[in-house]
Amino acid sequence: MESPALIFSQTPHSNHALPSLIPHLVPPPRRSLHPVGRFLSTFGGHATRRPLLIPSRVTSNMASSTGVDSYPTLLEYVGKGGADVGDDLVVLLTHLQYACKRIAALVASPFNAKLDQRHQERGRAGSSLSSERDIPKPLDIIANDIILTSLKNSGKVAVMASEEDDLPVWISDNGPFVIVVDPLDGSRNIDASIPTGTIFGIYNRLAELDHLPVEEKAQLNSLQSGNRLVAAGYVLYSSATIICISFGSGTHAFTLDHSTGEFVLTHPSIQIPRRGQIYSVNDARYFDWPDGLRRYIDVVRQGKGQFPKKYSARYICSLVADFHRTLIYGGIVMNPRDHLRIVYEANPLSFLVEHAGGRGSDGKTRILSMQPVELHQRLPLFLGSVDDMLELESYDTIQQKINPGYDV
Ligand SMILES: O=P(O)(O)OC[C@H]1O[C@](O)(COP(=O)(O)O)[C@@H](O)[C@@H]1O
Repeated sequence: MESPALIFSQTPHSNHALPSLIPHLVPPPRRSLHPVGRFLSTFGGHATRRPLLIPSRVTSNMASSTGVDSYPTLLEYVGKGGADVGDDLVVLLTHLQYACKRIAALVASPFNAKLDQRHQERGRAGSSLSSERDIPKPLDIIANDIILTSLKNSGKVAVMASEEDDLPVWISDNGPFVIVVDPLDGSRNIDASIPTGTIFGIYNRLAELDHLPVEEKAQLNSLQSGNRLVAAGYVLYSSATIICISFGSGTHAFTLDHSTGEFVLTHPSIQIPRRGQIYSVNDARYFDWPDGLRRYIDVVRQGKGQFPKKYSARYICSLVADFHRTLIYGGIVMNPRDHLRIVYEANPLSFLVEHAGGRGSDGKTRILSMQPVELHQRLPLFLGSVDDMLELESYDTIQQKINPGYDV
């Protein structure tokens, strides 16, 4: 029987019934300020504009156990004495953050080059994929396995949909959560030690679908609209390993302290500046761009936009790194062609940027209000400071329709 919580619609793109008009999550109540929160709020530099909202339970527990100058760890932050996100989610995060520590060690390993060489030779010999760019790197596959194993061990996940897999993997009938993940974004630059990242989104399992066949409920659970996210985050593997996460009330970043092996809260309540002075895009594609996008970039780099300063360009070509910098310094990170995926990349990052006071769109529509119809559906993606985003979107034609596929 159809649940009253869901209204199903058939779309021309899919044979599956899709849940739509799903109610927004109610954010958890705001917490009171604590003096340690005010102290920590200075640590995030100019990215942190708001005082930290840490419940005093967290900081008083820390004071007694680890000393007043300690920062809360991720697990202290989410646990009962802290933000109290619920036992199931704490268990899940315990496993997920462990997986990401393993991936951090993996991407920094001196033995990756050999692994990669052997894999490329095998890939070239047996692959039907059109370009070398499309061959998954061994580290993508290993990262995917690490995450899947952790999620299985957590006992808290019903289904995992990964950017690396064609279909979602059903893990357990009783798992309360659904995870969507891009295990290792940016890996194609990894031989040059460019930063990479893991992106994830967490939804509740839709109990209304429990009666459906496994493949169908796996698919539909994974196709939830971004406005139903319970939490989302990314892990940046760079000069520091940073997990940035939101549970729907602020966006917070925790940095891996290698001396203790713990992620500690370093960037509480991140607020993206309303306006930045940086745009981030692969501008070798300039001649494939539509007129509106060309004009916008031409205008802001001459300092003739709404903000009368010349903008700078920054583009690492690794989404998590480009996004993280944008969150901290402001501006826009964009990929105007249908390349990035709504489920694995656009939704989680839009959730994070919105909870940091920014905006995420496909150039026309707010990402989180969209209903994905296919797991690997791609779209143009624009994320960033509110004022920059509104100015860019006022140019109208900013989505790149010519998308020939590129070799590098
Ligand atoms: O080639 P483009 O359009 O600059 O795309 C670069 C983007 O592609 C990504 O590498 C992801 O693409 P893949 O999933 O194919 O690796 C992002 O990290 C990066 O932002």
